[in-house]
Amino acid sequence: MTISSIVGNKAKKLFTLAFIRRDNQVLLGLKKRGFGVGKWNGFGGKLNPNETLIDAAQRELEEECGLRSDHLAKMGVLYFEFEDNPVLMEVHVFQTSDFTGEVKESEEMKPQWYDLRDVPFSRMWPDDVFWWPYLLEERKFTGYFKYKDQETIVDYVIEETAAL
Ligand SMILES: Nc1nc2c([nH]c(=O)n2[C@H]2C[C@H](O)[C@@H](COP(=O)(O)OP(=O)(O)OP(=O)(O)O)O2)c(=O)[nH]1
Repeated sequence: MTISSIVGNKAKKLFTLAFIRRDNQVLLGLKKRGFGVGKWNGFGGKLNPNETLIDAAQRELEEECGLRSDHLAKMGVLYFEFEDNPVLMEVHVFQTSDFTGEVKESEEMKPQWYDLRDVPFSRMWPDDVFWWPYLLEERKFTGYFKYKDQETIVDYVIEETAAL
């Protein structure tokens, strides 16, 4: 099954997710509240009304870790389906090493630089280990993950994508 045939006609809600790279490191944030609390992740969230994806990605990045970037590159799209929710999450993943500002802890996230060899997958969403290799190699990807609960993936598909 292709991802577009799985997700095509289902209702979706948009989210952003941005990763900041520096040399052989990535900036992750420990989520301090809400959905995904206690997990390390990139920075992002829901779109505000009338906001574009890129505007939301920039705003959430600055709100959550204090950094700004006009150079977020779209790397992937992830679809998450939870068994008890008819609305899929559609998460647009961005990455850059071109940023300004100082890293700052926020109410939502505690940021920390990680060496790329020490990315803490056991304390991240369980799907991340499947698509991080694409992100690291700068290969664009689309992913679909069906979750039974927040720790259990029951089905998934990943496709390398030429254009997003
Ligand atoms: N790496 C990864 N990120 C995920 C997964 N699922 C998921 O929602 N995310 C990301 C997408 C968003 O960046 C973030 C969820 O958004 P959020 O609930 O924090 O949104 P928000 O900042 O607008 O929240 P709030 O202010 O209303 O509390 O988590 C996943 O499985 N893996």
